[in-house]
Amino acid sequence: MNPVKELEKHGQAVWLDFLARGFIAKGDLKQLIETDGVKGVTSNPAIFEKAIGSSDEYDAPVGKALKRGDRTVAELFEKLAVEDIQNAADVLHPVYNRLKGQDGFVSLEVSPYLANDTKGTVAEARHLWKDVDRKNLMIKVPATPEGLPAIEQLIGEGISVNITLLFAQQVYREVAEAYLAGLEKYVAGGGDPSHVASVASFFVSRIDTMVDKQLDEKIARANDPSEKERLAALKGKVAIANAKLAYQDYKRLYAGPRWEKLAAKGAKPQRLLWASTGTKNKDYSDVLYVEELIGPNTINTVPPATLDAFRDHGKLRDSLEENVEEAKAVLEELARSGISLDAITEELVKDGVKQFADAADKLYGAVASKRATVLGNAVNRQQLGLGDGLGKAVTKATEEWRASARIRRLWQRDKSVWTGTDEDKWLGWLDSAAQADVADYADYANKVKGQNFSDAVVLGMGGSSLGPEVLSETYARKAGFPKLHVLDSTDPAQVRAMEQQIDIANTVFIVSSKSGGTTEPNAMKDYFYDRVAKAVGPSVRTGHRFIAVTDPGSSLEKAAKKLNYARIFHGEPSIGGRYSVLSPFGLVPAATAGIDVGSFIGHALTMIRSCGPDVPPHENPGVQLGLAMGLAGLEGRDKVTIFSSKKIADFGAWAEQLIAESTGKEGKGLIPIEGEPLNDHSVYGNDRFFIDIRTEGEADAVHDGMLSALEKAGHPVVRILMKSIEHLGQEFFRFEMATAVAGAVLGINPFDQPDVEAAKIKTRELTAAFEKTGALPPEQPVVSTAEADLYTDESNAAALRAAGANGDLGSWIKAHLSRSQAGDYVALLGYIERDKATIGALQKMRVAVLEKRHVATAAEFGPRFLHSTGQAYKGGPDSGVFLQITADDAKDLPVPGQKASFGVIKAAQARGDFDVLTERGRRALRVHLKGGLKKGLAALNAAISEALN
Ligand SMILES: O=C(CO)[C@@H](O)[C@H](O)[C@H](O)[C@H](O)COP(=O)(O)O
Ligand SMILES: O=C[C@H](O)COP(=O)(O)O
Repeated sequence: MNPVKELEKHGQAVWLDFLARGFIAKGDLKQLIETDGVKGVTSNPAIFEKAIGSSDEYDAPVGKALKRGDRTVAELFEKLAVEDIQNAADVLHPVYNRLKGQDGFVSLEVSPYLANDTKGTVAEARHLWKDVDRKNLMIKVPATPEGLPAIEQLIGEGISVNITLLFAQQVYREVAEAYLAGLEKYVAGGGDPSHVASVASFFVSRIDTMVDKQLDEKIARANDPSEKERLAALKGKVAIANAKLAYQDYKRLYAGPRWEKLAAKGAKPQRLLWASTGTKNKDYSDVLYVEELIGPNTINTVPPATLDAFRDHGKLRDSLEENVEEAKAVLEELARSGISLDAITEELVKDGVKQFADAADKLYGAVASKRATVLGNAVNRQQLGLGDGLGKAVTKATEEWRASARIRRLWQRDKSVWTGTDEDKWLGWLDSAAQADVADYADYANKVKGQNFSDAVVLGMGGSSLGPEVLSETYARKAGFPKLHVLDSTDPAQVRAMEQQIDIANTVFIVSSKSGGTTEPNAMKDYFYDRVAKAVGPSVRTGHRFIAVTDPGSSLEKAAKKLNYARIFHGEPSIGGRYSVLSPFGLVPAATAGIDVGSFIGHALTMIRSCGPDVPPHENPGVQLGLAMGLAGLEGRDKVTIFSSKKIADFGAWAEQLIAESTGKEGKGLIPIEGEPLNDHSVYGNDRFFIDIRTEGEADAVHDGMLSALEKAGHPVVRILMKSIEHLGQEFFRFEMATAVAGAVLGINPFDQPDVEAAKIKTRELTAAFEKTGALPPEQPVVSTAEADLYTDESNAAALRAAGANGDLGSWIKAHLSRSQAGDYVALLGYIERDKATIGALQKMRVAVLEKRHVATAAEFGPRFLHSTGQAYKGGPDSGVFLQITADDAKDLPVPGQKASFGVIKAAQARGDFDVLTERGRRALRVHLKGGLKKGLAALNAAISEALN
């Protein structure tokens, strides 16, 4: 006699609380059906976690699924789960048939992340029901307050439901009510209820575990031996008593006129299913929760070990209806002892949801890691060398992020991930790539190709220009498409240089401005419109060489319409400029240059999936990088130093604006250091966090040796290896996610830029004054030398004089540079033409400062940095020592339709910027070079060298 099989004689069905791919494939389930009379299977996130997470039997199926195209971790898991559930359902199908649909079911649970989301639960249940597509399926829904309405809704749609995480008798009555009401709706809508099945999974052993713990505490505290005995007698009794009383409710609920009406139509009662029936307390019988709960029309779903134990030594009797009065007494006694079963069951539901969510985190982590293994280098690799201290901090934060579901909340646009201000309104970048209209870009690109343009010039600033700049500098020119250029300057020489580089009559201009109101793109657009009109004639033809990328309703859109621009692409208002590269602000220039947007986006999506809401923080590359950057910043390693390899040399300029503008505010933040050549480890202070990014095949032994030396010296080093430049989009997203995460760690809003606005306002005031008076307000140098006029405010001047600044340039530079201390950075801010020679000149100066003063350095060009690092310089930590460099323009350039020329605008921008820096009490000195730029820079370089020696 097999006791398991004998259970059916007592009217109880045994289901198996277990599932795994090989177990079904090898015929083990079939065997149990045959030998033990098993009549169903239940699964839950913990079961799948065990199956998938701790075996390699899912590796091949994951590989197979990904061969047909990448998918999210959630989709991948779902595919595996659906296949397993279908296989189990098919093995159970003969049972289902033989018992005429009365049994033979397999259960699949909705995501535990949806336990408090009615709508989400209903949607997922419908979709799983459809995907599994088996009559003998039940969808598991938890008996949470939000789960209950979902149950009624689903039953009302004819979907069979297994209600899980059910602990309390009262909730059981509500579950039954939901079932009855759902059935009534279904019948009223013409449905045949005989196809609908449901079970109420009443959890057992967990109740004893929690009650016993409280009893033990009371026993330990009790003085009276008889009291101790009374309490001890309750141990291991409460769960069974609770279940027995629920069964009495079951009998009552499925009798009487309301039920009879449904039964007459073919409805089946919702059976009670005993779940959590593996014994947890070793002092109790290992078949306790089977032997004591045997009764008709019930199910016991048991884990394999309990099944084996019962088969071996289970004893059968109709126990469920024995001693019902005694069961009541047990619960009364418990209440008298001051232990609230209601409180315990309420706690158990919450705890159950958490346990399943924890299991799902592990499960998704395991699937994410299998996906990453299969994808290999299709996802750019990232290696974090963080050292002990930072490494531990990141591990701790990773767990905190997991436990508080932060990555899911981030994707759900929950502003409480940050400061709770308005961050939820700025998260459009999360799905801008997925929403890109690839076909439209392809069509547009074809049209561009058809026009045989020689050049394409993006006119924009910061977020609207730096992404396109990376594209233009990374990708070789595509055959048949124009060469892509970017202009982001008001420097007259630079504007002129761009004009000279292109064939003006054969160029398409992309005017890019999210707001439409930014000074620089407006001046540039007016200038080039005028130049094109002069070159090609009538205005309609002129307009046709212009394209606008701007947010809907902006002033740029209006102007573009008026001037018959060839096309207006709308930006998405919920994406800030610096997060906009995977939206039209990056994709329109990409398509114009003949970059295959479909493939570019395709690669990016792989990283986006890797950083998805379903990828727990530990496996999530964007979260890992962000936690490391943010926590390093909190430890004082706030100089995020980026080394970009030759092939992707410009990437750092984009990352710099993203990190600086997002995090540098309220006196906090990260200061990106970009373009500073890798040096000997001895020149770096302990304020650094290094990121090295390169493509495969760019190995450089010397560089690697120096990086390893940095790591050995205790600096955190992150290494990112891109498969090829085609995978650039992945880095755009990784860094966006990392920056958003770092912002959360730093406790700031990473989506505003209050201090950029401050400089813009100052500049506007100055240009308005110019428009009125024809001159910028006069200013007085603090000293005038043969090489330069020096400007600063009183307090900086006093400090510099006290540090030895006198009548010559060298003394001022020396005094100024000597203000930089460990943890500071020196930023050279040149409002001069940006070209190879000037970049080289500033680089030389910064390297000298780095090597002599061992502080981080930046070499920036105005006005472009105003839309980038300018935010952090003014709003971030007060650790900057700023040397602004200006010079007279050899030749100015008028802006059509306004008094202020490019030279005047640039001068106003430099002054506006400087004023805000000094107003904020920053250490700043402005050097206005004399005698031509080349000579002036040489003199400044000499002064810096002298000052440093
Ligand atoms: O809910 C059902 C069946 O409907 C079960 O799969 C249920 O989740 C399991 O029995 C329990 O999670 C197992 O709990 P436990 O033995 O870990 O306490
Ligand atoms: O980073 C953004 C720049 O400030 C430019 O803004 P915009 O796109 O509104 O012109």
